[in-house]
Amino acid sequence: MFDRSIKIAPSILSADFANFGQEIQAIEAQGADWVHVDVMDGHFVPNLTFGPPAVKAFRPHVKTFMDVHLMIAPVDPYIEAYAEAGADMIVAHWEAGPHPHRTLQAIKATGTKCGISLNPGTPANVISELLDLVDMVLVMSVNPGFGGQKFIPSSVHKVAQIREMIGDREIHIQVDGGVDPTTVGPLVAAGADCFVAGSAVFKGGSVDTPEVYGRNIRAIREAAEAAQQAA
Ligand SMILES: O=C(CO)[C@H](O)[C@H](O)COP(=O)(O)O
Ligand SMILES: [Fe+2]
Repeated sequence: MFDRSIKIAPSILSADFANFGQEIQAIEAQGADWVHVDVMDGHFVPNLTFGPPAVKAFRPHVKTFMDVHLMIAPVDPYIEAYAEAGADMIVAHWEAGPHPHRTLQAIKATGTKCGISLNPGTPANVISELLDLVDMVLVMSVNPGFGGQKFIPSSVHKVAQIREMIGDREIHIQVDGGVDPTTVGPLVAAGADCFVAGSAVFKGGSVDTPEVYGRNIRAIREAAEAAQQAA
């Protein structure tokens, strides 16, 4: 059955880069629903992160669900490698090339779940012809490339527009960038169900103090669930 419950997906971009295995185990033990992996190429975004071998190394530590956010262009030549590395879901950017439909078909052909992401400057309606192909729409609420940026408030309206476009299709809406207990409520009210949080989950904690991650995850979840009940 389609899971409409609130899902918190910590971004390991904010984890200790010398200790990914333990960091993943810590966030999962402390209540993370998914593990979000940010792949950056130094071209589509001004930062460089994880190639397929790194994702393959994360895989055995992830017991929940690994969503891989590809901020790379071109994206098509690398889809199979990230699927083989063990992604449960691959998300590509609409802005990554002229053929997002082909890109989504290529992701689906690997058998992984598939998502399309929109930058803050990209309007919602560009994905109207793609919705039948996706399991998730990722609304970027910061310009992609770095963790710790300030939430862009117009993302809330975009989430509402996409929820309306989705209708009764079983598609998740994920929001990524600057999500914390103060920004999550309006996003839930607008129709999002999955929340990436990097700095808001990892701040103040470490693998030696994992209870801090637990507190941070609970604070986001409680704010989200309160907004859900109020809706
Ligand atoms: O895709 C991303 C950046 O491009 C990250 O997932 C995002 O920035 C998470 O970090 P934070 O919660 O600190 O904003
Ligand atoms: Fe991300």
